[in-house]
Amino acid sequence: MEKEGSETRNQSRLAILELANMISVPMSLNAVVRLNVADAIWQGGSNTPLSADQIISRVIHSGGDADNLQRILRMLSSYGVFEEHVSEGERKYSLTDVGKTLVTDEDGLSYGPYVLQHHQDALMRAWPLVHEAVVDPNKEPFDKANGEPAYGYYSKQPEMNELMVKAMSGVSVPFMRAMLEGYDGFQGVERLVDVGGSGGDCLRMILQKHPNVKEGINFDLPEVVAKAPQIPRVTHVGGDMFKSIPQGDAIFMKWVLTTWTDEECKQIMQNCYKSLPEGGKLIACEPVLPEHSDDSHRTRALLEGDIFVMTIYRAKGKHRTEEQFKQLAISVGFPSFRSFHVDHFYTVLEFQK
Ligand SMILES: C[S@@+](CC[C@H](N)C(=O)[O-])C[C@H]1O[C@@H](n2cnc3c(N)ncnc32)[C@H](O)[C@@H]1O
Repeated sequence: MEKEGSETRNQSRLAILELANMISVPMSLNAVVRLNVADAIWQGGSNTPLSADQIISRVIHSGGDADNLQRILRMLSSYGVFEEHVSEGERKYSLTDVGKTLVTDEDGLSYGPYVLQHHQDALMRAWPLVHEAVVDPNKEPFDKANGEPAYGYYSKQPEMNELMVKAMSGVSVPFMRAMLEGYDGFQGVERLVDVGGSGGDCLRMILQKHPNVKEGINFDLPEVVAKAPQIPRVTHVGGDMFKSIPQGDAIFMKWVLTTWTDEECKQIMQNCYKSLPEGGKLIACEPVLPEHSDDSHRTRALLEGDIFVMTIYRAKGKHRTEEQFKQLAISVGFPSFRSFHVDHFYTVLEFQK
């Protein structure tokens, strides 16, 4: 042990206090999303630094505690969400590039719903039970806390399903823009199935960019596709990917395999294999873990997401390395595998039959 009072000992104690108090960060982020602070500051692109008082007058129309809002903004500034401008004793806040991800764009999308989706009451009830995933991995903390697995629970709560679809759109649309710039695997595809396609945003964007794709099938749970909007050339099909998957020349899947165990992934991939013709492709976009751990934003976002999956979806669902995905694909019969790194969070994994 380092000597009492030494710099190392002091820094270590600060580090553990920071970690122990860290719940303040996502919960304050949740608060600024609920209060719509990012849109209030952005105001069509002006991003003029505003005091907490000025922000309050734009987001709460009767009263509100500016001092408490300032405490939240100040703390989030230290995490790079806002920039703090101090002049003559007054603190004002503008959005950093990180903060700008919370601004609602012209399509009504932002990363805000993703923040809210992660902090709904049912999910929050699961978090104190993370250790239970170690003690007994047969049932995930979400199930222990709420009495049933996440997707079954969402299906009975229309507002949770709606928020899930909005959260997915907010994150998926920017990724899809990057993917469609850097990946050309949709050439020659005429009928494309999106498994777990949620509201159909990914298909809409693929079809807009690739007119050769004549028909898109957006396949998701019946209660999810029931609410999906009409999209030209897209048919919404409700079903269960564990039973069967509609046929297509290629199957697209984004952020689906991650939430399931190895055995469940094999079942989904086997059903994809059966629905593809010889030479057909399964194109899966998933968060892919690096082999080595480090403290970069990328590695942390991926490792934190891994614990989220363990807590909410499946105690043995997980973020995987490229090699683990490759082994799963080989085990169900896909002979060929390629990966494309077009985004920092998702990797495009292409398995050809
Ligand atoms: C993490 S979301 C990803 C949504 C979308 N692909 C995206 O990235 O924006 C996973 C999706 O899988 C769907 N899903 C879950 N279980 C399913 C099942 N058994 N059959 C079909 N879809 C399912 C969910 O409803 C949800 O839309």
